[in-house]
Amino acid sequence: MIPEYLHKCYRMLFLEELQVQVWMLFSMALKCELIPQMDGCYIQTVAVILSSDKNSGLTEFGMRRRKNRSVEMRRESRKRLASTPAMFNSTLTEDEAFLCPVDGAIMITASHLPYNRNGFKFFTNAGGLGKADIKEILERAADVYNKFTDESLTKSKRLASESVKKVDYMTVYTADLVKAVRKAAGNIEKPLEGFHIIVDAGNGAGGFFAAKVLEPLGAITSGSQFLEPDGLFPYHIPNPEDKAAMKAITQAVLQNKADLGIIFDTDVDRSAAVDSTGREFNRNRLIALISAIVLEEHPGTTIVTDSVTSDGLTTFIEKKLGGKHHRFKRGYKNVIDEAIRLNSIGEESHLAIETSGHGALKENHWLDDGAYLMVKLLNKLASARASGVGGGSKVLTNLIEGLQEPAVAVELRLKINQNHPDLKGGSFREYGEAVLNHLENSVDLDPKLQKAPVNYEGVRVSGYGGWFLLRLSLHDPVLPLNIEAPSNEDAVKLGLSVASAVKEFAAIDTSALDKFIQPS
Ligand SMILES: O=P(O)(O)OC[C@H]1O[C@H](O)[C@H](O)[C@@H](O)[C@@H]1O
Repeated sequence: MIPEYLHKCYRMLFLEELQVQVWMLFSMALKCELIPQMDGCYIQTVAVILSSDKNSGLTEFGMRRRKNRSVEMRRESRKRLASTPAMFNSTLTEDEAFLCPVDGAIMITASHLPYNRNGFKFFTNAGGLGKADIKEILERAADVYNKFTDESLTKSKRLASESVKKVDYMTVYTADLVKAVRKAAGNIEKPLEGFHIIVDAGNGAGGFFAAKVLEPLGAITSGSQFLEPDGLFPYHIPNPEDKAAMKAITQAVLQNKADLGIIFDTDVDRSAAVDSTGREFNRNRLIALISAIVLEEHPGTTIVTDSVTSDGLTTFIEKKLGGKHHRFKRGYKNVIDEAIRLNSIGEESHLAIETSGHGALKENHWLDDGAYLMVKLLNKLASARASGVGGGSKVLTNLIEGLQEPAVAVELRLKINQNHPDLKGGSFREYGEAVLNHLENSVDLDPKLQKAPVNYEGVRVSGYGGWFLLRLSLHDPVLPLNIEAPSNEDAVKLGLSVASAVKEFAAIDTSALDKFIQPS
C-alpha cells in the first residue's frame, strides 16, 4: 500500500517538497544505518543526490519538464539531467570537487512509464535499495509527514533548500566511460574516428551519450534523434523492448548508412543496439553478444539471465561460447542478486542480464547501466579497429554467428481482472498461482509436453519443437505468456495447450491468446 505521504505527493507533483521530504527520510535512514536496497520509482526529470555527513546538504542534478522552456533553459537542464546508473556511480566516485562519493543518491523518474508513474530509486554505495528498506523508508516518511505542521514543513523546506549545492556530475561519469573505451583501444585518443554511430534517446535522459561519450571518442553522431528530454515521449516510448522504438533506431541507422545504432530507455539503465544492416541487437541477441564478449574475457563463466530467454541462447552460451547459462527469474534485481549469490558460494559469474535490456557486469560493481553495456560494444569496435580489423559493426555481428533463433517468438499478456467474483476475495497473486498450478497439472497429463527440469518461475514447458512460459508479472495483475516455436503452427499448438488450461479461470482476459490461436 502506498502511504498517504506519497499519494499526496503524486497528486500535487510538487517536486520541491517531494525532494525535501525524500531527502530528509533517506538521510535519516542512512544515519540509522538502514542500508541497501529499493526498486521502483522515478521522474525522467529530476535526479537528486544527497550527502548526509560530509557536506551536510543536498546536491541536486535537477531538470524539470516545463512548457515553453527557452533554448537556454533546455541547454541548462540537459546539462544537469542525470541517468539512474550515474546516480549510483556518484556513491562510488572519489572526487572532492564534485562532492563525491556521496552517501546516498535518489533518482526520480518514471523510466519508460508515463510521467504520472514517477517515483524514486534510492542508492547507497552497496547498490539500489530493495523492498524491505524502501518500505521502511516510506513508513517513516508517512510518519514524519503526519507530524508536520504547516509551519514546520515550511521551515524544513527552507532549511533543506538552503543547503542545496549543484554539481555537474555527468561530466565525471561520462569521462569515465570515455576513458574505458580509450583504454580498450590501447590508449588512443579517438579510437572511434570515422565510425558513424547514431543515438536514439527517445526523449529520455540518454542524449548525453552522443555529445559526451561518442564525440570525444571521434565518432560521427549526425542523425542521432530524440536527444532532447521530454517526459511526454512525443516520438516513441524509450524502451528497447518496444517494437516502435527499435523500428525508429533501425530506420535511422539505415537512412543515415550508419555503422551502429544505440538506443536507451528513459533513465538509461536499459539499452540495445542495431548493426549497419539494421539487425537488432536486443533481447536474446543482445544477451548473446554481451555474453560472447564477457566469455572471451572470463572463459567458462556463468551468465545469469531472466526466465524468458530462449533455448537457442542456452545452446549458444554453452556449446558455442563454452560458458554456463543460468536461466533465473524475471526482474533485473533478481538476476543481479542471483549472480552475486553465485559468486558468494564459489560459482564465478561476471554477467547478469535480462531480455529487457538491463545488464550488469561484475567489473562495473553489478550496476545495471545501459550506457556501460554499450561501452562494452564500443570497446570491441575500438579494439578491432586498433588491431587493424575493419568491418564496422560486422565485428559485433560475427560474435553472434550460430545463435539459433525461433521463427516465431511472441509475448502475450493475459490480464487478471482483480474485481472479478471468481477471485472470491483473494489476491490476484493467489489467483495467478492457482492458474499456474492448474496448468502444471494439465501439462503432466499431456505426453507431447515436457516441463523444464530446472525452472525458477512460472511454468516453462517444451513441446512441438519450441517452448512456452506462463508466469506472474513482477508488478501487475497480469500473466505474461511467452511462446517460441519453429513455425506458427507449432506456436499455435503450444498456445492451445495454455488456452485449454486457462479457460476455466473466468477472471483471466484471454483475448490476446484467443486471437493468437484462432485459425487464420
Ligand atoms: O514481470 P513483467 O511485468 O514482465 O515486468 C518485469 C520487468 O519489470 C520492470 O520493468 C523491471 O525493470 C524489469 O527488470 C523486469 O523485467
